[in-house]
Parts: sequence; structure tokens; C-alpha cells
Amino acid sequence: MDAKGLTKRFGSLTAVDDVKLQIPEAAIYGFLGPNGSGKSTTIRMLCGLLTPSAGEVEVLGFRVPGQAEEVKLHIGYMTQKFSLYEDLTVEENLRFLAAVYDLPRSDLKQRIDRALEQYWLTEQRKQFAGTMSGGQKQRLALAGATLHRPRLLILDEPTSAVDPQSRRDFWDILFELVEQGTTVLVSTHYMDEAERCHNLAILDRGRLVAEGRPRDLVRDIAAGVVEIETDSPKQARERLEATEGVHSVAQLGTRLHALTDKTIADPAELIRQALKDADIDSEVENVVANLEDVFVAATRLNDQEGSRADAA
Ligand SMILES: Nc1ncnc2c1ncn2[C@@H]1O[C@H](COP(=O)(O)OP(=O)(O)OP(=O)(O)O)[C@@H](O)[C@H]1O
Repeated sequence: MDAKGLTKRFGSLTAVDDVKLQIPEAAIYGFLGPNGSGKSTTIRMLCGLLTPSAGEVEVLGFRVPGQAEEVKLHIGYMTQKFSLYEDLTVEENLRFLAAVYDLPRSDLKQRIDRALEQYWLTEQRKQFAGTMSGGQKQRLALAGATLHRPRLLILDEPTSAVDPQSRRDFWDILFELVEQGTTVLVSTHYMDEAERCHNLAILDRGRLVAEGRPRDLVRDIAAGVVEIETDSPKQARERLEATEGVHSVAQLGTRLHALTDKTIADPAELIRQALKDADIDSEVENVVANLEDVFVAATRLNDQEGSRADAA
């Protein structure tokens, strides 16, 4: 699956700006970015649900926008909003969807039995969808989105409304689908979900700012990463934000993470010295980056390039 020059403008807003992607089949491809960065718009253009302002997509052997109608037959789509009928039972919801997809009646019972089993809903078969837990609703939505066995599954922030255990269960099911050959596109702002994707695109204000396997992104981060433990996080943060060579400081749990310029040989030493000069007690060490650091570094770099371009 390939996209070139993918662009979407809504009036004067460029929601997606010249994005180029190569997405492997039978794998999970994640889109990570803040609200409004263009994740949904990109995904919807990739699967033919939205016509691009410019650019081309080749998906499942079809060209988009030209063959968008053909692509739609092969996709399953699920959003964070529960889109099934709360006053129908689990089974009735699936039967209804089967009719919408125009699935053959001959093997419908087997198909539904299999879906209930695969999505752990057999016991809820006769239960009204509206009375189920968040995790069960979400599994039902996924069962519905995959009932016609799509080759491409689109998940737009699918786990926003569920607890961590349900999220893990949901991802176990996704990995099974991938083993059966499904390609999955998923948008998220959860770092733990992003880490589970085979590949990841980081978007910021419509632009693709980083792309690759999560572990490569973490390894190749274009910044030094320093972890700081201190009883005075606020003062430390203010001091470091004013220190030359420090690009950003973020609070991660009880610690601070500082990103330093990639030209600095020993980032921890720079930070240690700056905090010592300000009489702030701290423990400081160079650490391996996590995806949150990658995200901050990528979006930060984009900012700096943006302001250089503005100044030019
Ligand atoms: N149909 C539309 N008309 C006008 N503007 C739109 C439309 N759809 C999206 N946008 C704008 O495009 C930008 C990107 O939106 P998009 O929904 O793709 O972002 P996102 O990264 O998926 O955000 P979120 O995480 O909040 O879902 C936003 O500024 C949004 O307001």
C-alpha cells in the first residue's frame, strides 16, 4: 500500500500536507499524533472514504480516488464511537450488519457463531448491546467491522473508551487478524498502543514528521535523552528550559525527561551542571529514549524547521 503527495485541504486549512507512505500488508500500521494532526483524515483518504485534494494512493491493488468504490468493499471501519444498535441483541446486531453487507445466507449461522467465538461474545449472544461493558461493546463493534472478512481494517482511536485490560485483549485479537492476512491501520494517542504497531507514522499539523518501526524510531532519535529525579521539578524545569542546548523538558510520572541537542556529547553532564549552578538537588542520567521522547523530538524539530521557513 503506497501513498504519494497525499494532501487534504478544507478551505484554507491544510489538514494533511504532502504525505508519502509505504504501508506493508498483513501488519499493523499506526498513526500517532495530537488532536487535529490529521490522523483520521489521512486514514480516510487511504481507504477511499475521503477524496484527496492532491496525491495518489495504491491500496489492495486499486487506485484511489479512481477506484475508491472497489476498495470500500474490502475494508472494515471502526471508530471510537459505538455505532451499533443498543436495543438489539449481540446476535441481532451481527445479523443486521450481514444484511447490510449482503452476505450469503447459506453460511450466515456459522459465520456469526465463529465471530462470537473469535471475539469472546458467545455468552452475550442474546444480551442487548446497550447493557454490555465498554470492552464487550468494543469487541462487538470489531466483530461487526470484520464480519465480511475485510482485507483492510481501519480503526480510528478504537480503545479510547476502555480500560487497560480490555485494550490488551483487543490487541490480542488484532494480532490474530494480522496472522490471517489482514492489514490494520490504527490511529491512537496512546504510547503503549503505538509501541505495539509494526510500523508507525507520527503526524504533526498534517505533516509526516517521523516514520518507521517503533524500536528503530527510539534508537534513531535525533536528540539526547536525560532523566532527572528531583524534589523541585518546577524549578528544575524552569532552569532547564532556559539552558542552551536543552530543547524541551517534559514531566513523565515523577521524573523529568529533557531532550538535548544531538551535538551535545554528554547530555547528563550538561543538565547536572545547570541544576548544580541553580542549587537544585537532583539525580541525573542519560537514558534510552521512549516513544514519547521520539514524539516530542519529532514535533519539536518540525516547529524549528517551521519557524526557520517563516523567517526565510
Ligand atoms: N470535514 C471537515 N471539514 C473541515 N475541517 C475538517 C474536516 N475534517 C477534519 N477537519 C480538520 O482537519 C484537521 C485534522 O483533523 P483530523 O480529524 O484528521 O485529526 P486527528 O489527528 O484525527 O484528530 P483527533 O485525534 O482529534 O481525531 C482538524 O483541524 C480538523 O478540524
